[in-house]
Amino acid sequence: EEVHAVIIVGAGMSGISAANKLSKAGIENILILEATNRIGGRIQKTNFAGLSVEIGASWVEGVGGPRLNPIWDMVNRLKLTTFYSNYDNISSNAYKQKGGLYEKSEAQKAFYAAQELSELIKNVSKYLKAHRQDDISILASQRLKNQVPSTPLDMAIDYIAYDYEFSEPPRVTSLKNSIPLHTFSKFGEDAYFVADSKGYESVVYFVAKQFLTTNESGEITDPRLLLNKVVNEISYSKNGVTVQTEDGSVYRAEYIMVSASIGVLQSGLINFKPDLPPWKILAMYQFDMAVYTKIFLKFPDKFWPTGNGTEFFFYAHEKRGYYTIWQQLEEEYPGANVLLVTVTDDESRRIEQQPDSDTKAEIMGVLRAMFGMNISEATDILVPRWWSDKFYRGSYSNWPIGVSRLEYDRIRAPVGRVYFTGEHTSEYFNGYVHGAYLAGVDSAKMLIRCVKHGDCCYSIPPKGS
Ligand SMILES: Cc1cc2nc3c(=O)[nH]c(=O)nc-3n(C[C@H](O)[C@H](O)[C@H](O)COP(=O)(O)OP(=O)(O)OC[C@H]3O[C@@H](n4cnc5c(N)ncnc54)[C@H](O)[C@@H]3O)c2cc1C
Repeated sequence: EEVHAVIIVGAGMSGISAANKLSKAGIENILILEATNRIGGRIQKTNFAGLSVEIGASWVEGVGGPRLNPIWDMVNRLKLTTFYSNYDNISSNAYKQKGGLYEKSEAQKAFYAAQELSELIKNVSKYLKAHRQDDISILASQRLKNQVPSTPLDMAIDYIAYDYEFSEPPRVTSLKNSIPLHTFSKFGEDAYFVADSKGYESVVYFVAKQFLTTNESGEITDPRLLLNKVVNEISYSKNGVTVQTEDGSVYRAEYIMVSASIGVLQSGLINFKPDLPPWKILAMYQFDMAVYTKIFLKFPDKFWPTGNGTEFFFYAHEKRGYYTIWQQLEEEYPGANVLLVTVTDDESRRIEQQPDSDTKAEIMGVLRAMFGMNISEATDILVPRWWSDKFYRGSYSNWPIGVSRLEYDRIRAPVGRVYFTGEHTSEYFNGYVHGAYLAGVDSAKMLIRCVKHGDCCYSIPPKGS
């Protein structure tokens, strides 16, 4: 019976990136087991009313800074069509709960105040780090400055600054580990929206095709990638690893690398034998899997403003995060009359549990408030359900208050022959596509050190470092 050098669980960006790195280091006897019928994981395009839209990651975030984001490099090599996301004019597009735009000066004033507050809390974060103080939440730091956003307008602006990025509210998100964000300070502040029929997932294929064989039409035919293989048990000992999949197959290997999301790890879909040690379980359960939902809508005509400076608009409701942030996709899909509205966290979970017709009715209510009673009804709606999907259980990880770097490093640390990767293990970029890619490289390096040099110790930096 074949014993593979390494089994990789999951063929998202991190699993494929790890496998590529291992192959390049000469560890080629690998086997990738992927639960779904495709590679790409949370980078996924789908057909919506005849258009190719991204239901998972859309943006290359972190562009234009001191270091080149490796994903931006791939996107450019692949010549994927991207659109610079310009939020500069968003204060002109602020809609009141009952309708009508806020006065530009009023909205601008609120944005300036929010910007000032964000600078203040950056300093709080710096101070806490410099003085090795305990972490606090973003909300606590706002309270420290006596400036908690509470009007619908201020809450909407706050939502755009934090929830729209982290998918959890400032009450939950760690200040020290999220502000400033490494993605922006290392790779740059710019973000580009991918809208290309080839799909953002092309970046995963780009990496996969560096080591997996393909046929003449470019399809991956390599027997080392098995799709529709749901891993449900991993038995490990000091001698090796045995993996069972839902269809009853059994695979053996020297080592295993698990790339399933932190949400999947928390869900118990994969049974570890013996149980993972308490330090590992605790670290895994303390981290958060956040939910971010991109709802696409198509209309028979356009009733919203288009042209320069109109791409992003927002709705300020007394209920924080109630269909707050909108994007009109006229540039991306000319003439298609498509809007994208994003919800997160509790709203995402609520919406996932109700029929799409209810969601559509709520959204039409919001649009009528913004644009009047005579607007046309949406003909199509797409509501992705990442949280309900047992292979994801959310959209990406968010660093909650109370998790130290020491505990975070434990999420990535191997347990004997079981290695871990995934965006949630990325040293500095958890939550992002580039985080998944770089985490794959880093976890593979760790395993290569062990396999090739017998250096299998993983040292966790001391507490407080
Ligand atoms: C809605 C949404 C919006 C996002 N927006 C952005 C964005 O704009 N920019 C950005 O940079 N990032 C964004 N992200 C985050 C980004 O997509 C992820 O960080 C990244 O794709 C994660 O890659 P991964 O390899 O860590 O995990 P995954 O892509 O989840 O890969 C893990 C793989 O493991 C498989 N798997 C799970 N369980 C099993 C099992 N038991 N057996 C076998 N296989 C299993 C899964 O099917 C999956 O293919 C977004 C994500 C979502 C969902």
